[in-house]
Amino acid sequence: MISRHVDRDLDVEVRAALHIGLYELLFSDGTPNRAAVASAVELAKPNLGFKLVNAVLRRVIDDDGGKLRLPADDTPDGAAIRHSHPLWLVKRWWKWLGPNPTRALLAAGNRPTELVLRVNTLRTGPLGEDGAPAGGIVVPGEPFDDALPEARRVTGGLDVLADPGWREGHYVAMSRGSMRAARAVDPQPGERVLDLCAAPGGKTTHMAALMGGEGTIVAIEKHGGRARALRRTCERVGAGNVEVISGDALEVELAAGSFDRVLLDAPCSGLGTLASHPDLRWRVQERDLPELGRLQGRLLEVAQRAVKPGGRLVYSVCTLNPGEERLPEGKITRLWPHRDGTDGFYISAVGG
Ligand SMILES: C[S@@+](CC[C@H](N)C(=O)[O-])C[C@H]1O[C@@H](n2cnc3c(N)ncnc32)[C@H](O)[C@@H]1O
Repeated sequence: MISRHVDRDLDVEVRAALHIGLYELLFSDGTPNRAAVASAVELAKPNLGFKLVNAVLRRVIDDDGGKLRLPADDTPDGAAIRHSHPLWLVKRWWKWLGPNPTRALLAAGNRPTELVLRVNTLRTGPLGEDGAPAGGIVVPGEPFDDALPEARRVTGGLDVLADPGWREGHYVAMSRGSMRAARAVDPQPGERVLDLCAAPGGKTTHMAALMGGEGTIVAIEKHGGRARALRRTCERVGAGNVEVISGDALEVELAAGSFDRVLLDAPCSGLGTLASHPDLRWRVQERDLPELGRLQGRLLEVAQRAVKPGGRLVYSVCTLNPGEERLPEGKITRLWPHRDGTDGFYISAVGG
């Protein structure tokens, strides 16, 4: 809409003020048009571009009645604008999935995601027959997914960090897709498990809980700050059987065939998580995808060497991009935001 009225480059603060003004005009029913224009003009000041902000917003009101005119989503170009996703991504999904699933996926990317907690049985003790922790500890939310008895859906929001239950490690906030990946590993008490790309540790700590804290999880994380945060998370949730290694999984020495189970939750483009990371769609660059694919391939070789013969190997990515899918011979689980209401995931499990 801006480019219909302006044909020159705008200072960033002028463009930002226009974005906010347009948002208020077009989407925010409660704001009178005059107030939307006045506040956007104030935002742009002292940049002299405030005059242009005033002019453009008034033109939008005069020409379009302050109403949004969006193209139909019957072509990738129209859908990209209508659903506010980058065109390269819409084209890829369109080709891969077809028009209807793509439109549904794009719409899901603009809806708030569900807030889901995982009951941390390492702190709460086991779940009773009614699904609640048998020891009487109360965790916010309701059980809602038969495949994941530990999952709780919270409606109406929750200030997790201000909640003593969070500090005491009674639960971990993580998506159901992540829980499905940890469960696909199916780690057993007493086993030796490798988690190659571990931070922030939702899946590491979930696996620790599934193992009842018995056995060992070697959790590797390349980024020092994230590895330190992972250690703190493990302490908070009582995952005493996790050994965090701060290092590059491509370089850490791992004895071949020394793990019963290996999880490679690989760094990925994250295109399954666009609803929970609204800025991500504009940060992922199509040109970065091949390099990411190569890294995933190299990490998978490390994972394949580390798992013992007949052991289980799980490859997971929270993206929706065939170029990042690996281990096609495994048992494959796919989660779709528009179908399953959780982050999009590809999970493949072999062996075990
Ligand atoms: C998808 S995230 C993992 C999420 C994690 N498994 C969880 O459930 O919370 C990928 C992680 O891999 C880390 N990473 C990227 N390259 C790595 C490498 N070569 N070795 C180890 N970790 C790496 C990133 O820093 C990031 O924390």
